[in-house]
Amino acid sequence: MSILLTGISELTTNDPERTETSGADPGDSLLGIVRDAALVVSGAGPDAVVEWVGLEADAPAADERRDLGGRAVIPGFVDSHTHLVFAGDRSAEFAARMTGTPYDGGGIAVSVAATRAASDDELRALVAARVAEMRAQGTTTVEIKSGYGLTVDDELRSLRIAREFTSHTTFLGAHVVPREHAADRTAYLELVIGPMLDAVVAAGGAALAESIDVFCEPHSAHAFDGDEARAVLEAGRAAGLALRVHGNQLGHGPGVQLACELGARSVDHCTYLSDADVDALVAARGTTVATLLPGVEFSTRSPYPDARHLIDAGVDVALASDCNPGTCYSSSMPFAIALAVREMGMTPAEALHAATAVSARSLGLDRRLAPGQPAELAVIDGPSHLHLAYRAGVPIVRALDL
Ligand SMILES: N=CN[C@@H](CCC(=O)O)C(=O)O
Ligand SMILES: [Zn+2]
Repeated sequence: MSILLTGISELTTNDPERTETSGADPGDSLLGIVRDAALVVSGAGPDAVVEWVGLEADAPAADERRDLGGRAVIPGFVDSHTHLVFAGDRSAEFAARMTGTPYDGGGIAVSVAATRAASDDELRALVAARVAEMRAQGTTTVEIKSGYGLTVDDELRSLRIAREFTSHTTFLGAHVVPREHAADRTAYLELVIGPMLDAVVAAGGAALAESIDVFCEPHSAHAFDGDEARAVLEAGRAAGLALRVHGNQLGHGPGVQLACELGARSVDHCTYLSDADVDALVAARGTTVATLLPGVEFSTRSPYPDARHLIDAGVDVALASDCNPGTCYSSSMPFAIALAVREMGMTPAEALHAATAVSARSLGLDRRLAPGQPAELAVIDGPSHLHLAYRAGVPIVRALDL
């Protein structure tokens, strides 16, 4: 069964080979834009595959034809940094921040208590609702971290539930030191890199996590310093997991350079960067992506990272939502794109590329729309990708059901 999608005013392929109708906009070549395009897909649901891409005038026949009425089509967003497995409510903490209380990671304990107290079915329903909310806003691929369990059983449970929704799961036992271990953080670290990690990679004969992550933040008493983060990452790497790092969120620190040194797939936040951090990211180009999470700066009233400087220096920059109950309870990639354009100096094309092609790369994925690739598509109620930031806050983009 094949479907011919027509009436596409602008198709973003993320394929630099696609230059059929590229015009004066420098974003055209970055995004591999084809105007007046068509697409043939075969299969259905998550198994749908792109068969053909090109100008509508050249389109082959297919079993079915669907006219998109002059809308723009983009690759589905890849949200490469989320914490969707949590229960409880921290809206009061957000309200306090809006009147000046700084974020320090202490509120994570509130989510840990609520998550531990929730049943499997409650957690599953919460994650399902959040994933559906994302899909309704154009996200077709999501990474999900654990990190609100912080016992062997609770971390395994979070990862098992996350695995029901995505293969891109990340073990974040090293999110913070839980309250019951506050007097002996070394014992907790040993638990994370010993029995907890062993259980994650051995569970059911197949690892429950694709990656390991650590909140490396010397400015938070709850998170981990550079030596502790190195121990977590080296243990994860030895266990066969890819590496991800929460780094340089609350102040300058060792996270970014550590991630680059160890070949992490991504270092996320990157809010406070020294020249040496930027140099390390430039040198790590092609291996380590800097994932910016502007919803966090919005929701914590913090300064935004300088994306313009990073891109001009040659750093691979991705965008993600960081949907979590503390620093950003927004699941919206269009919101992240609008903030990136308005507040961080990214062009609309750079922001879309960062939210699809580059975030995909940080998960080891290729998010080009080309023959043989998964047909993970989103459609915009507007003629071009410019509308994503131009119409900020308006629900104009959604995943395309095939
Ligand atoms: N900074 C660490 N972890 C999350 C926040 C978690 C929370 O506050 O619940 C983040 O990515 O910002
Ligand atoms: Zn995070």
